[in-house]
Amino acid sequence: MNKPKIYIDGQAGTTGLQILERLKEREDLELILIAQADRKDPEKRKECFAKADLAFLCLPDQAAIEAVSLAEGTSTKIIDASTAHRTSWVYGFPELDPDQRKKIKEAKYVANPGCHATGFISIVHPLIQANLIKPDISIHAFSLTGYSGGGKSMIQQYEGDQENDLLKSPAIYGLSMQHKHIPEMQKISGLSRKPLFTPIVDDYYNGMLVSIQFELDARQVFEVLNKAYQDQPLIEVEFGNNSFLYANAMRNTDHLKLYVHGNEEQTIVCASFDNLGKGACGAAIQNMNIMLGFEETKGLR
Ligand SMILES: NC(=O)C1=CN([C@@H]2O[C@H](COP(=O)(O)OP(=O)(O)OC[C@H]3O[C@@H](n4cnc5c(N)ncnc54)[C@H](OP(=O)(O)O)[C@@H]3O)[C@@H](O)[C@H]2O)C=CC1
Ligand SMILES: CC(=O)N[C@@H](CCC(=O)OP(=O)(O)O)C(=O)O
Repeated sequence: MNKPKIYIDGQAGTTGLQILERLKEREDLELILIAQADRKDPEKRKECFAKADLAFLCLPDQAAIEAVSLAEGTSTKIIDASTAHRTSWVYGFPELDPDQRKKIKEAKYVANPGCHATGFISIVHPLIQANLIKPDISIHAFSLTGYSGGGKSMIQQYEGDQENDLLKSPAIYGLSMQHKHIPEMQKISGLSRKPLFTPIVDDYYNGMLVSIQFELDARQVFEVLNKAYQDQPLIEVEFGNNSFLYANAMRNTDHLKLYVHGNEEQTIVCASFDNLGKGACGAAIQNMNIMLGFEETKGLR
């Protein structure tokens, strides 16, 4: 049987490089490599797209939109890691609904979820589906992330400027209240109201913790989430009694762990995972496996 041919547009970037390194270990795929000097040459990239059965876009939003036009007229399937198509293409979160895997399998175009959005949706969507919260609820989420979430430029900033004490403390951003993940958080979760969202970046490489508080019975929240994910190989739910949750606890894995803490009146739910794992590369490989008919968790860790 011919091995599926895979092209990664943006293979020198943070997300693209990690997908490339991980797929190099797979003997059931053939990788299409592009010379470093040609990586922004539209003609060379077009040739790569034409040869590929499936391509990953690991590019800034505008470049991802342009890349789709380079692949036009081909039968190449595309997984876009950028924000550009997340509210228009099939959403690449297989655990979302019972029919989401089928949608991903049959799609030509799949949008890989945003990292913060992955944690947010994994908590809010099942609670709305179970009618535990209403779609018009006002939700405030905050999310801690490592600096690799900001790609090459942020990595350079944190690793290049060791003298800057400000970078050694957590920083709130998204202060315009228009973080780029808010539209997908709202649409995919099924909220009629825009959520409030506070992202926080800190001085560590990878790992994240998305947290949301509710005035609900913690046991009831746990039961709903546990039921929603009981058959999902990459998502676990725990009723916790931890004193601390560390934002990099799930680094270098492709799993997502939901912790429910609280009492009869108040609940905090935290989604712990790797921004580059289930938040990006791991999810992208999971989607690729589904789209190409491989075992879903092949090559995941
Ligand atoms: N980092 C993360 O945790 C996550 C990132 N994402 C998304 O994945 C995408 C890639 O992010 P990330 O890997 O972090 O970003 P990086 O900045 O690390 O990498 C982007 C890559 O795209 C290349 N590039 C930029 N413009 C073009 C162009 N016009 N044509 C071809 N190549 C181009 C860059 O080239 P050059 O080498 O010259 O800089 C770079 O290699 C983004 O949309 C990001 O939002 C999604 C989830 C998580
Ligand atoms: C630290 C940092 O800047 N993180 C990025 C998110 C990275 C990511 O997942 O965003 P996309 O998938 O949408 O590209 C941010 O908050 O904008």
